[in-house]
Amino acid sequence: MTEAPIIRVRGLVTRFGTQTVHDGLDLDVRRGEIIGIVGGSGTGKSVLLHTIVGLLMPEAGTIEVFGESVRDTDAATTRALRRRWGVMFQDGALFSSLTVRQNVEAPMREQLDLPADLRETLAAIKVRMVGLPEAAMTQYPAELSGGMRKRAGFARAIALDPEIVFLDEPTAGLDPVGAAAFDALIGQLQAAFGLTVFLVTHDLDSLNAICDRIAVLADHKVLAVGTMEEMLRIEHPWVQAYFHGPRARAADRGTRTASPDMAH
Ligand SMILES: Nc1ncnc2c1ncn2[C@@H]1O[C@H](COP(=O)(O)OP(=O)(O)OP(=O)(O)O)[C@@H](O)[C@H]1O
Repeated sequence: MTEAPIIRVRGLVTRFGTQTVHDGLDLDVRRGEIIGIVGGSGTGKSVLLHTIVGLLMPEAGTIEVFGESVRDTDAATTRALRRRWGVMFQDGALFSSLTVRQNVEAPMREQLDLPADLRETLAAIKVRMVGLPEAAMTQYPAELSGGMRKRAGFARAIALDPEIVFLDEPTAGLDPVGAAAFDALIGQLQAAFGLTVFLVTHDLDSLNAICDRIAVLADHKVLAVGTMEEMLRIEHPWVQAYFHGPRARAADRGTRTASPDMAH
């Protein structure tokens, strides 16, 4: 028996005014996988992420996470669902007036009734887990490098020990060494905690290095979903250009030896 998908999207329609972003989009995400969401600029990857986590309301369609509808639920159910996932937004979205530790504590304050010292200890563990130095704990976002800010955003996304993390272009703007280190971090945390990772990315290295499956957004839908090998066989012009272009060949040379098992 196959396990029910942890995220199930059916017939999603999203519009802004007269602009249609998604039109009948379907997607299943399996528990414990790292799924890379790719597609040309403006195809609606971030909008899809925001819609799944309930920040945008679609015009039509069903979205179930953990078997529960994300739409049409009461506030208590929504709150309970939100406790079970973490989100790292594209720009990090850290609170600039809070230190790194306070940023990581923020979801705990909102969702858990914990004594302050325990919250601080848990936040410190998360900060360590993402590879930030102890000194970063008391620093403000503006005092950090871009790569450190990304790690702080990741620490906040895992603050509540989520089952799913949604990451919106986590390696954008990082140098190749920093991006590879961030990929390794995602892979390690996924392996250690069995996280499901919904990864919006343009980064072919990330796709090669850590993603179990890839979903391609094109023509307002998920055009295809499968392993990298399956992507390479798809005839669609954007898919061909993306997966067979010069950057794809460079990424392939760079990471082939480090590729994980892509069989599932
Ligand atoms: N709040 C909004 N109001 C109006 N239009 C929006 C809003 N959010 C997104 N859009 C539009 O929806 C489309 C999809 O945007 P989205 O950010 O999801 O694209 P994307 O695939 O993530 O692109 P990129 O790879 O460039 O980040 C774009 O045309 C964008 O302008």
